[in-house]
Amino acid sequence: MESPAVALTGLVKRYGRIVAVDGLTLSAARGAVTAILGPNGAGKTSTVEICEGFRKADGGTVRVLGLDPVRQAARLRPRVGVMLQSGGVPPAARAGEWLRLVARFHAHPLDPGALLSRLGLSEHARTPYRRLSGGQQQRLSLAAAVVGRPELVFLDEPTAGLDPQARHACWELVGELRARGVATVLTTHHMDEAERLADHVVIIDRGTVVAQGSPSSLTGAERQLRFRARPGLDLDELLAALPIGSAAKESPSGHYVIEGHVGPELLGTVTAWCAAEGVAADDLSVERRTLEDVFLELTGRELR
Ligand SMILES: Nc1ncnc2c1ncn2[C@@H]1O[C@H](COP(=O)(O)OP(=O)(O)OP(=O)(O)O)[C@@H](O)[C@H]1O
Repeated sequence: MESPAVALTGLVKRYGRIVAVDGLTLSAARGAVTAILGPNGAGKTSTVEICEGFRKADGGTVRVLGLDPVRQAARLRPRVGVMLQSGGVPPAARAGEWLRLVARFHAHPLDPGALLSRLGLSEHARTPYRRLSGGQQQRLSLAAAVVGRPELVFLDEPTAGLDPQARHACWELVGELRARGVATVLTTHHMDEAERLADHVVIIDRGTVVAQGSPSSLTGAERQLRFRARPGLDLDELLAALPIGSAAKESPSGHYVIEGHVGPELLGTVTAWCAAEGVAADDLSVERRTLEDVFLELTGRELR
C-alpha cells in the first residue's frame, strides 16, 4: 500500500524545558489538503518544520512520502515544496531570477513566468526580495514552493497578511494542486480557509491532536439559532420557555446562540419571547456550527 503523504507517530519536540510537541500522531493523505489548526504556540510550525527536515524530532517517528525527512532529505527535496513563514529567500534576489533558479533544481518545473503572472508578480520580476511588500514576498514564497511540481507541499500560514485578491489566488492554486493529485499540508489561523480548502482538518493544542476529521464531520449536522440583541438578556428565563434539551449562551457579549432541536417550534418560541420582552433581535439566522465554534470549544478562549 502507498504510504501517506505524512505520517507522524508520537512526535515529540522540546526546546529546553518547553515541550512544544507532545506525542503528536497524525496522518495526511496523498492528493488531499490537510489543514493543521491550533492556537498560537500550539506546536504547528515545529511539527511542520520537522516534516520539512529543518528540525530534528526528540521522539516519535516521522515519515514524509514514506521517507525520513532528515536521513533521506536528498531524496525528498525534489518531491516536496516548502513555503516557510519567514520567506527563506535571499534579500537581494530578484523575484523572477529567484523563481527561475528554484525551477532549475527540478526536472519538470512549471513555467516561472506564467507562475509569476498567475500570482500577480510579473511587474515585480526585477524587484529584489527585500523591496517587495509583505504580501508580494508571501506570494513569491508560494510560487517557489510549487514551481517544481512537487508531490507534496507544505504551506505555513500561506495567506497570513495577504489581501483578499491574493488570498483567493492562493486558494485557487491549492485547489488546482489538489486536482492534479498533489498533497498539501497547511497551517492556518483562518477557520474559513480551512473549511473551504481542507479535506482533513487536524486541531492541535499544547502539542497534541485534540480533534481531527473532515470539516463537516467536525462541525456536525446540528444547527444553531443565532441573533444579536442588547447584552445581558436573562437566558434562564428564555431557557424555561424553550423545549427541553435546548441550550442558550451569550458569547461574545450581545451575541446569542441557541442550540437544541432547531425547528419551527424553537424559532417561534424565541421570536415570541423576544417580542414579549421588548428585545429587538437582529441578524436572526439558523446556521450550522462553524469550524471556529468547534475550535473555540476545544481550545478555549484564553490568549496564548
Ligand atoms: N527555537 C525555539 N526555541 C525555543 N522555543 C521555541 C522555539 N520555537 C518554538 N518554540 C516554542 O515552542 C512552542 C510551539 O511553537 P510553534 O512555533 O511550533 O507554535 P505554532 O503553533 O506554530 O504557533 P503560532 O501559531 O504562533 O505560529 C511555543 O511555546 C514556542 O514559544
